[in-house]
Amino acid sequence: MTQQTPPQWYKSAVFYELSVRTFADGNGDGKGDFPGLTGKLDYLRTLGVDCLWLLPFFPSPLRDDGYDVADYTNIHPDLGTMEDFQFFLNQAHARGLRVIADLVTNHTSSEHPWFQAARRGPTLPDGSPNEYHDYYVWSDTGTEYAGARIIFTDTETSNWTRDEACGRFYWHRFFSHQPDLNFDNPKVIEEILDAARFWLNTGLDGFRVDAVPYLIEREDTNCENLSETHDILKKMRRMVDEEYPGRLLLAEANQWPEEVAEYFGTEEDPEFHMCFNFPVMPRLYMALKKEDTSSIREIMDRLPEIPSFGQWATFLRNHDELTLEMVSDDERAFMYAAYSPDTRMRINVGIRRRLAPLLNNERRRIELLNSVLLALPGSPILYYGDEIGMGDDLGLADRNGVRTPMQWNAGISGGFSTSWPSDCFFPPISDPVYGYQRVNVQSQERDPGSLLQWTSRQLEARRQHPAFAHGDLKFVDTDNASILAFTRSHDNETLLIVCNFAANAQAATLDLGEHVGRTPVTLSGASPFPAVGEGPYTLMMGRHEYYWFRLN
Ligand SMILES: OC[C@H]1O[C@H](O[C@H]2O[C@H](CO)[C@@H](O)[C@H](O)[C@H]2O)[C@H](O)[C@@H](O)[C@@H]1O
Ligand SMILES: [Ca+2]
Repeated sequence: MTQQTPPQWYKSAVFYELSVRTFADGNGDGKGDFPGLTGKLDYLRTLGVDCLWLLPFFPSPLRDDGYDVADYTNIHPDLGTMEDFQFFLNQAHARGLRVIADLVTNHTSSEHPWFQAARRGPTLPDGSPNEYHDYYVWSDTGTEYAGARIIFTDTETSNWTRDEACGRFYWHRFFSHQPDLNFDNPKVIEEILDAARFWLNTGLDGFRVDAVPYLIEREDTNCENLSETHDILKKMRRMVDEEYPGRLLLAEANQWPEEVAEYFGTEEDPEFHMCFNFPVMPRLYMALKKEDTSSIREIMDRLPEIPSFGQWATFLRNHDELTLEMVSDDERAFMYAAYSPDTRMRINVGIRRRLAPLLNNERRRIELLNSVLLALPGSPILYYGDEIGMGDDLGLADRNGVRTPMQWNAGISGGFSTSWPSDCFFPPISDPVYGYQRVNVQSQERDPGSLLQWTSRQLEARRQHPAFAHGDLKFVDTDNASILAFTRSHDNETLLIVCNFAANAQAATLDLGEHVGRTPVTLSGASPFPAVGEGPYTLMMGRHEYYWFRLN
């Protein structure tokens, strides 16, 4: 498939993030698997997404939902075999769907054979050097790199843990069972590049590369975004461009605009094709609660120019908490108060809830944020289940409450598995509001007014208008901070997007001086609005209403 593929396919793609383990169970053991996922490819095609992002599916003790990798070049036995994976990938490609996977570069599981070998110390009993010891970052005192923050603040008190077998401390930016790899060791870089090659050889379309800012540590720094880290990532990009042209690298760098933009590299020395736009995400929610969109505009204006091959990845929710790392202390306090009334909803530096519950299960709010997500510059990434308005389970530990089984129908275990709910990997949600009996794919497929069908129609509208994927962004001045208005222009087309973030009807005047004489026509229904004249353009908008116009 990648042979005939336009090299920048990712710029017009809509992505869909899912966990094989909780999407569909093909053999009835209560755990999702590749055969189950293969059976759902037609659903995904009909929904209208273009590329699947699979959460880690490798052998793992699953103490961090698979981000603790114990073998980079195999499939977790619960999820199927390599043959199942290859069949799935071929079937996805046959339907025009691309597939990317997580590449967890920064660390391994402590159960990885490399770490088990490393624990034997720098020297083996026969006096020879233990090459695996140097695969990880060690210290005799555990006092180095004191400038590095702790990321999993709820569970970890230090980035160093003493290994009793070895008698030395090892470095970890995440859980203590996730020792950081030593990227100052060229062998480690080669191991990770070889793991990437292994999957790219299957025809995989690329990677979402996990936790990229933390590869290298240096004294007297915060050990994030170091130039040596960028050098390694550029090497990865060169390997991909030379050996697998057309495949994608997407960076997970949860950083401020100036730092995250560095992960694109330059035209001459490229790094990632795509980077998540972490800074804009919490501001979409904040704008909704404050009924003030100025922070969205400010942060978008703060994004540096990116190279011509680059594309942002936008998202509302993912498998982690709604991270509040990229906001000020005051904004974080506001977000916690606004969106996590129950302290069980808080974890680390964020909020562990799904999209629908965050938005009070209000359809107009859900549509509004999705309409902004699909219209802002970047390729949108939908999180599985959000297209039907799934809820979360606060009773599950860590971030697992937002990782419950996909709800396919009202049958046993929501159609996820033929197993009894209590035998499923996580129990399917069954409460009266968000339970599978009420919220499921099958019923929404039969309901033309459902969120599922609305989402599918929006994706189709987006596909029909390349300005969404490729257009320049220009904010339109308004006299009402609740109204976010912007244009996206590409070739001969200009789209005008207007969104009311207030919970009441609003009037706004827009400065459309650049477009005098043109007529806004709605994309859905093709209704013409009054032509733009010389003076301000007045619009009345219902609560949480949005318009997608084409300026004719
Ligand atoms: O592999 C460790 C973790 O890596 C990713 O973490 C990211 O999520 C954190 C919040 O859960 C975030 O604060 C951090 O900046 C990110 O790197 C991955 O998405 C996690 O699931 C994983 O635990
Ligand atoms: Ca199974």
